[in-house]
Amino acid sequence: MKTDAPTQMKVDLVVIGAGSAGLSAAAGAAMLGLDVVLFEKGEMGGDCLNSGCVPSKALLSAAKYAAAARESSTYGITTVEPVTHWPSVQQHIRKAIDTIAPVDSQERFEGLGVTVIREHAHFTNPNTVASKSVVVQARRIIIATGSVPAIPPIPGLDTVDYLTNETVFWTKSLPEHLLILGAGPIGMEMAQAFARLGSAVTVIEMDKALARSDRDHAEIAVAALRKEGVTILEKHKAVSVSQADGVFSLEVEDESARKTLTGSHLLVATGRKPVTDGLALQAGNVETDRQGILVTDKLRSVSNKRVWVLGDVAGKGQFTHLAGWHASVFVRRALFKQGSKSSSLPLPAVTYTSPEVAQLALTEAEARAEYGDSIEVSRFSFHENDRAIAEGKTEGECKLIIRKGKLVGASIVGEGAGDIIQLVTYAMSNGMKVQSLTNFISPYPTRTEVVKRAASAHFTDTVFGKPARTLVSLLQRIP
Ligand SMILES: Cc1cc2nc3c(=O)[nH]c(=O)nc-3n(C[C@H](O)[C@H](O)[C@H](O)COP(=O)(O)OP(=O)(O)OC[C@H]3O[C@@H](n4cnc5c(N)ncnc54)[C@H](O)[C@@H]3O)c2cc1C
Ligand SMILES: NC(=O)c1ccc[n+]([C@@H]2O[C@H](COP(=O)([O-])OP(=O)(O)OC[C@H]3O[C@@H](n4cnc5c(N)ncnc54)[C@H](O)[C@@H]3O)[C@@H](O)[C@H]2O)c1
Repeated sequence: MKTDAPTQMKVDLVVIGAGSAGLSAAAGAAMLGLDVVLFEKGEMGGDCLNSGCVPSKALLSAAKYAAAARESSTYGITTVEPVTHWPSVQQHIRKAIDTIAPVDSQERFEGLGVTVIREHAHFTNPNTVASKSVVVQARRIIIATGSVPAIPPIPGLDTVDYLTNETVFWTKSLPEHLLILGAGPIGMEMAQAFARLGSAVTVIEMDKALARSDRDHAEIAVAALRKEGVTILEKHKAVSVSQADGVFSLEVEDESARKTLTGSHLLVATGRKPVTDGLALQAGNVETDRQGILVTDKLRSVSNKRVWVLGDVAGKGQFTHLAGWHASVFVRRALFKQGSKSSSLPLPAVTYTSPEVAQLALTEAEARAEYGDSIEVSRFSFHENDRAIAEGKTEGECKLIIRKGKLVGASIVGEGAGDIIQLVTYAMSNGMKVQSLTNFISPYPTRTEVVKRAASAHFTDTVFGKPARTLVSLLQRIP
């Protein structure tokens, strides 16, 4: 049988992967007039749209309504216990994905002038990438292949039908009892969402929950989830798993004992690993180590300068906003010859539980480890924020980590923390001093006022101390 020979092409840029990083880079390059070929082996939009941020935030929003119904008697509104209609919740998730999908679609990118090839791509030599139907030689090549769930080597796990972020949103029925391995952002967001919707939820974490967040703030979120009925077992190790008659049995141990937990579903949320399989990186002269591709802070392969590595696969953090920033670094460096790097801007990270846990750059502990006693911490609690009091949601605080008048990090836990931290992110990204966070009129009553109050608290002694009082009394002599 005769097969067609692959089409040969020569272009400015090849992008492998149409997720957050690849799409942003391809769009930027095409809009600046470059010839771009984009390969995608699965769904356009990648993880964030199809099995990550979007479905998880849609699920959390449905769960928020269930929680609001339960809490409403606090506000004088009596409701009955909410009933979850799982297929309708799934419809809400599907609608959110479908509404955003056109922005990431093949049609939109073709409209921008990008050639989109819906096939698996791999290197054939350092400047050429091929798929089933095309062979493309390019001046620059972007690897933006993302990450997939890292599955731990727990005996029995490979024999059971566990869920991951790719399947958890689409179960036939609402899990009766969801066991979750891992209390990172995925584990904690899913734990609260399913618990609020009516599942029993047990989270098994071998270390501490939300270990990358400020410790005090992670504890506040953990306590809030426990109060809502989620069982969180920290410092527990999963020893073995089995499944019989639709029931999962998970043997776990901590320092003192071993026990067996049972559940109707098991979600594995134990971290993610970069996707490099099947790329034939050796043929592309792209060096790797055990962690993945060796990438500089400028997001280039250490061994092949024409190769750029963006998004989750770069191993510098796994966030859509970081993937977007990586695409900006590529456009700035490669196309405008400007000097951006992956680490040029401080990175925010938000876990969208209620309360939200938002982190910017260094935590207090990380800052102390790096700078010792030269840091100062300024806080303001939502217990003293009038809007939080009016809304009956006073859990949480804002912490600014300051060194020589400049921000080195911030942590906020509380309702809306992810939005509130934008203000601090803007100030820190633009090298502003902490004082700048005191020098604006913050609308009252808003939760964001906590930022100004935490910044102002840093100057209390200076503004109201003895020298200031002496100065004011002298100035009063001026008529
Ligand atoms: C449950 C969950 C919730 C999340 N929530 C948030 C959140 O709220 N906020 C946030 O900032 N981040 C969140 N994230 C992280 C976010 O989804 C990722 O950081 C982001 O999607 C990474 O984008 P990317 O472009 O690097 O990779 P991806 O989106 O994974 O895209 C990579 C693409 O490459 C394709 N591909 C791979 N290999 C090949 C090949 N050889 N040939 C062709 N195509 C290939 C894949 O099919 C995929 O479409 C969440 C993740 C999960 C799992
Ligand atoms: N809101 C957000 O921005 C958001 C939401 C979800 C995911 N994400 C991104 O996706 C990434 C992956 O999320 P994740 O939660 O899977 O990973 P993670 O690495 O953040 O957390 C995984 C957790 O699993 C634990 N763990 C690992 N092996 C275990 C085992 N055998 N038994 C018990 N616990 C075990 C780890 O100690 C860790 O606490 C995140 O780091 C984040 O960058 C972001």
